[in-house]
Amino acid sequence: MNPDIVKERQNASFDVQKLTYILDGGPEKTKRRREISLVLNDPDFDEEDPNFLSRSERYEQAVRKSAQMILKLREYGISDPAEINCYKSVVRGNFHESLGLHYVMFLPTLYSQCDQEQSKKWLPLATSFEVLGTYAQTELGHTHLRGLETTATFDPTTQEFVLNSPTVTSIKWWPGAGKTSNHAVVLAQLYTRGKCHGLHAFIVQLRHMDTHEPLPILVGDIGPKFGFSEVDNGFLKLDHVRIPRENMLMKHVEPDGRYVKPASAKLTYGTMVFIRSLLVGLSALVMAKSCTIAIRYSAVRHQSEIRSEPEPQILDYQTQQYKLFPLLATAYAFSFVGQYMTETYYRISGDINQGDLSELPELHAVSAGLKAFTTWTTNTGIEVCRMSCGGHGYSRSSALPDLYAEFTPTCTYEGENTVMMLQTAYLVKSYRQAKAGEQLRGIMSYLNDMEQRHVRAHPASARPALVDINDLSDLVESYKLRAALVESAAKSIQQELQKRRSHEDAWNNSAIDLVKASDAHCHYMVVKLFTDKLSEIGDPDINLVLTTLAQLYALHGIALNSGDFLQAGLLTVPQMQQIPVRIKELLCLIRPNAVALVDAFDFPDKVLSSVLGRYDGNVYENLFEWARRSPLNATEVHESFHKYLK
Ligand SMILES: CCCCCCCCCCCCCCCCCCCCC/C=C/C(=O)SCCNC(=O)CCNC(=O)[C@H](O)C(C)(C)COP(=O)(O)OP(=O)(O)OC[C@H]1O[C@@H](n2cnc3c(N)ncnc32)[C@H](O)[C@@H]1OP(=O)(O)O
Ligand SMILES: Cc1cc2nc3c(=O)[nH]c(=O)nc-3n(C[C@H](O)[C@H](O)[C@H](O)COP(=O)(O)OP(=O)(O)OC[C@H]3O[C@@H](n4cnc5c(N)ncnc54)[C@H](O)[C@@H]3O)c2cc1C
Repeated sequence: MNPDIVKERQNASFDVQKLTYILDGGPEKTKRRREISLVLNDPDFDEEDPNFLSRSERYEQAVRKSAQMILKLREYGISDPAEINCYKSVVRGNFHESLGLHYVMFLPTLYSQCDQEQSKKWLPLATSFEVLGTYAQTELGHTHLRGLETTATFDPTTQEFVLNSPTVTSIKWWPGAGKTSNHAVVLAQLYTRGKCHGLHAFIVQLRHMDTHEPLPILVGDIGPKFGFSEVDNGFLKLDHVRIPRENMLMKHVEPDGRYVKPASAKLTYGTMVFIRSLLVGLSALVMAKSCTIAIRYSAVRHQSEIRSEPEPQILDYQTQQYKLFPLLATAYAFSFVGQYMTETYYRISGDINQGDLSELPELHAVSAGLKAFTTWTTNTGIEVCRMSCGGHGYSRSSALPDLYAEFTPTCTYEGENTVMMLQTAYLVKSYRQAKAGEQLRGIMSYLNDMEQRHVRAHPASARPALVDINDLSDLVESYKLRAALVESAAKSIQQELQKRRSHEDAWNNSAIDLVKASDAHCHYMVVKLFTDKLSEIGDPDINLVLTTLAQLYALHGIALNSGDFLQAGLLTVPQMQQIPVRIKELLCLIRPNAVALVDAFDFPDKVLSSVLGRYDGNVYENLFEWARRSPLNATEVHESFHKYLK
């Protein structure tokens, strides 16, 4: 064990194990997660570091691993979805799996959109993996749902739908598992009796069940990408492909071609809402991994000098702490927000299943906004962590390049982040409702008293100082008032309308304000949820260290967005000047606990797959060991010497 890291652990002021229990949701859950993690010792999962493999080899290794996972899950009798998720995230490490889409999109779509008869037919096939599925929605030319071109036209004479991609732009593009899957949920515009009824989901067989040869359908892999090398993101061109009427999910078309309207057309989009909700937790996980790597490495890396003494640990540099500790605070904040998002998703989708759709718009708005907010922050955060590790962060051995490459598309998939932030229509609507005197419920209820507060652009000097920067509840309040930026967005729309612009143009001309408002709303939610969580934590040592992190998270956010807080008159200039001073104090308070705080995330070394983030801190000897395994070192003299240099 590296002596620096041993010392760090001795300095901790709290019980690491107890904090792990809080993150997991209780000691029993930690125990079970650790039991499941023992799968890492299974030799059947021994594999080559994907960084040393070609794309095709990586895909093959991933398919083998996916198949192994299925067999092992059966062998160990793991069937609870949360446990399956835990098991898979351990085995996957920092990479995706080739059957990922089957689990996260195909199966959930079947579960939520099959009627009884369809469930009877498709669920046994899909859960036994005879049917391997993908989710084919995006097209080469469009992602916007109303713009999708693939059609499904009902033919009452044969009781079939005819699926067609009439143009190049309508070719389905991106769905994972282009080579792996034999079925797809295809999203297409439904036509019956000559009328378009919008987007609906259809089950389409793509490949022969025994030979895996494509049916008369053009299907394949779209080629190498920035990351996602384990995943065969695919293309799919359908040329008048016929499927039985029964393959339409939720069966909206009667045998005579009559269309039966669903309770809400938006139920078809449910799988996206599900994944967006999950991505909030994934952001927490990846932020936590990145911080673990960068902070452990910073504790063992010595460089340069502060005084004329032996080189200090780089974690002692104030600038290093300023890079990493706000991200550590973010990892904790997002962990609690992830828990909230999961609970909210299951609560509201439970109501939806019972026929109560009243909270569907809120679920959509919250999951879209938090997905965008947390993935954007994490995406930037991973890169800060990588840079904070200097040159060694650039090596794939650090895992940080892989974490970035695998995570960054979360900002794009399941709804591009700007587009998701623009789903703030809901916020503006809520604001208008509140202004009209309606009492809002839930997370939007803070808009109820906006009108009384009159939070607008005021000269700071004209307003009383509302905020004690050392008081978390005051900080939450100020974030809440800043979220009144939605008022500026609503006003901008109003002004545009007064210029006789159409509603659509008014909306587009106010889009920057809308995205800002959405960002402010999400930021408020995160600060509030983090602070709320503290009241549940009884252990005084843990409460203290998490309160310090929550204060840092809140103050750092204010420092980054000082213009908003000053403009709204929520803080005065002298208070603003106090914030960097307080942030520096908080960095000093967090410093002795930094390693313990990342230890509490409890990532096994094999899951982190990072030489820099090793628990034992023995970085240098293992960097050397890793480099020696590089395929270029397989021979002492590379064949290129003989071919070209000699
Ligand atoms: C230490 C920490 C521990 C933490 C542990 C936690 C661990 C958790 C780990 C979990 C791991 C899970 C891993 C998951 C990741 C796996 C990898 C996944 C692989 C990638 C797969 C990617 C798939 C895809 O990308 S599929 C394609 C996705 N496509 C999109 O998202 C398209 C985006 N566009 C849209 O959604 C729409 O076009 C939209 C919303 C922009 C516009 O909708 P519209 O209907 O076309 O038009 P509009 O008129 O604007 O809207 C009408 C109306 O409807 C409302 N609306 C829209 N959508 C919805 C909805 N979904 N639900 C409800 N309502 C909706 C909209 O607001 C409008 O409302 P009104 O204004 O009131 O009319
Ligand atoms: C790794 C990966 C895996 C994927 N897996 C799947 C899958 O399994 N199944 C599937 O169906 N799809 C999948 N996708 C596709 C993904 O869902 C889309 O890429 C995503 O929805 C974004 O759409 P787009 O690529 O068309 O971007 P575009 O929408 O073209 O975005 C380009 C730019 O235009 C801007 N823009 C677009 N519309 C607006 C607007 N209304 N207002 C303001 N700005 C706008 C965006 O902000 C962005 O800056 C995957 C994508 C990736 C990268």
